[in-house]
Amino acid sequence: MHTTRKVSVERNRLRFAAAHMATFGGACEPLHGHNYDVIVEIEGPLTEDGWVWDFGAVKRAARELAELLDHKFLLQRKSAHLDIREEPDAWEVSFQGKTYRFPASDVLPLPIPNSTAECIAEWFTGQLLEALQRQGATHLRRISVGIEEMPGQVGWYTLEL
Ligand SMILES: Nc1nc2c(c(=O)[nH]1)N=C([C@H](O)[C@H](O)COP(=O)(O)OP(=O)(O)OP(=O)(O)O)CN2
Repeated sequence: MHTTRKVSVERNRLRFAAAHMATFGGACEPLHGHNYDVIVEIEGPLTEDGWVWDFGAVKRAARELAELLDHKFLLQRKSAHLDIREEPDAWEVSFQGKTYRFPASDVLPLPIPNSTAECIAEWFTGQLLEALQRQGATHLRRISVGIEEMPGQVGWYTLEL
């Protein structure tokens, strides 16, 4: 018989407000923002303490990541569609003749191809897993992160470990 143990933490203070413009089907959205909520699920066997991992520890790690994203323009650094120029104190982002110039301090460049909820979730999952493993949670079997752009609209990423 196979059993699964899972804990999840979500929303409440696991949120961030950020701006982005995703590209879809040869077009680029206008610059806009969301109040994103974060949902984390982790699975694995119970530790000697009888938990998959401490809710508080998971929340702290996720909150630290959310704070990195908070009040930033999320730039899809690996975009195949945006023309992105990094300058010493600014990022210049162009798409079909329209150019935005952002102060570097307002930008979080992410190594993702598009700033969709799914791609942000993938980046978040990798960072969160590293943080949990640094805490000693090396027994996890599965980690999923959902990035909710607006209520009921979530992009997920899952890593089977
Ligand atoms: N699978 C995904 N689809 C879409 C994403 C995404 O990240 N993953 N993102 C967007 C846009 O960024 C957008 O901001 C949200 O789009 P949408 O829901 O279409 O926004 P509206 O305000 O127009 O929604 P209404 O409910 O129709 O008012 C798009 N898709």
